[in-house]
Amino acid sequence: MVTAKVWVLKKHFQGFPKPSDFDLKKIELPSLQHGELLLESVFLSVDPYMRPYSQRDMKEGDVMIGTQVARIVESKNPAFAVGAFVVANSGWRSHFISDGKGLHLLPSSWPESLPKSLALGTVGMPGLTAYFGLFEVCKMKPGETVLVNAAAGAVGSVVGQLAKIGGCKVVGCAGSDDKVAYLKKIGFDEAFNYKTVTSLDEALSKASPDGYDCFFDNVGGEFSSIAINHMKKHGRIAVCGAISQYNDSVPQKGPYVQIPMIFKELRMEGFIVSSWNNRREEGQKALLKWVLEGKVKFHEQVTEGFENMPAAFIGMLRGENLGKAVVKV
Ligand SMILES: NC(=O)C1=CN([C@@H]2O[C@H](COP(=O)(O)OP(=O)(O)OC[C@H]3O[C@@H](n4cnc5c(N)ncnc54)[C@H](OP(=O)(O)O)[C@@H]3O)[C@@H](O)[C@H]2O)C=CC1
Ligand SMILES: O=C(O)CCC[C@H](O)\C=C/C=C/C=C/C(=O)C/C=C\CCCCCO
Repeated sequence: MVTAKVWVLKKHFQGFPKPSDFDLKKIELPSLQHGELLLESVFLSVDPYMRPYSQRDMKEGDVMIGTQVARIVESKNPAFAVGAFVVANSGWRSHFISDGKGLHLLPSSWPESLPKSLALGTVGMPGLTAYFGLFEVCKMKPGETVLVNAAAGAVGSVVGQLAKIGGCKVVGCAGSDDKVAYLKKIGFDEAFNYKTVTSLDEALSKASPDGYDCFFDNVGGEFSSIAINHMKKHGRIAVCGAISQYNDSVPQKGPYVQIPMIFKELRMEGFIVSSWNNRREEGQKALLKWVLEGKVKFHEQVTEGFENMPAAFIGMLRGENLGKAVVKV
């Protein structure tokens, strides 16, 4: 019998999640039935969506939602061999049983030299978010100017690099000087610390006096209300996320965006990466190629130990991560 450790949501979050909102439990896993496989999590992802989705999809006592890279330990399913690695969507669990549905084997071309945790970040859901958000929602064109916030994060850092590959000028903002330095290191044309600039308006004008063709919005809130006024005519806004709002007990009331939307005939389109699940392999293949060619750099914020999942999750929400936040079991 295998004893799995799981993190459950003890209490729904009020404002920022607290360690006391989580509970670590042990579950005895049964023996495998025909067609089942036993997996052990090797890397687990902590992502911003978990904060709003927990409110929408979970009840207290549920195992925290989330994805992981897991190794197959035992298999009674001929489609999955022991020792293979998959991406699963099985929540914050150290070990779990699956019938094989919803498991994505890591591409056979995955080189040993590349951390498998990238399947949760640059070559996984966040990277695919950047890929499809840029190519299918922003529809960026060479020579255009792209703005991205939370730019040093899992999604934002890929957005900026893909926009450079796409022949665009790229402006990014992040919440620390170290992150700004990282943005410049990976090729952003302009980058600023939104927490320390005296005026967001001035920073956006200085970074691109002619304005922006594409705005890849990860943050929402006040930043977006200001950035929209810096859009060029017929600009496109990909509403990817609103992390500035996730931890608010009371939603912020920002200035309205409708007037510049109409006046500049902007297109603002929200999207969820799962809409392109049928093109996952196309995206992963392209991202893996760019990573191996060194055209897309990556940085991971690795927290050691399954017991530190809540701390890693809270730290990411507080901006303590540079690049994709993952937990190494
Ligand atoms: N639509 C979709 O399908 C998807 C949407 N998303 C969204 O993309 C965004 C980025 O996700 P991801 O790359 O995984 O996360 P990150 O790796 O970027 O980590 C979150 C970052 O958000 C920034 N942040 C946190 N709070 C605030 C705030 N109040 N104001 C401004 N910035 C803040 C912090 O960076 P900083 O130092 O810059 O403050 C923090 O590091 C999120 O909004 C997420 O919900 C992600 C995946 C899929
Ligand atoms: O089980 C699930 O659906 C979660 C699967 C996550 C997965 O890896 C794929 C998609 C992730 C999407 C992330 C979206 C965002 O981060 C946007 C977050 C919030 C937008 C507002 C949500 C409001 C809910 O009430």
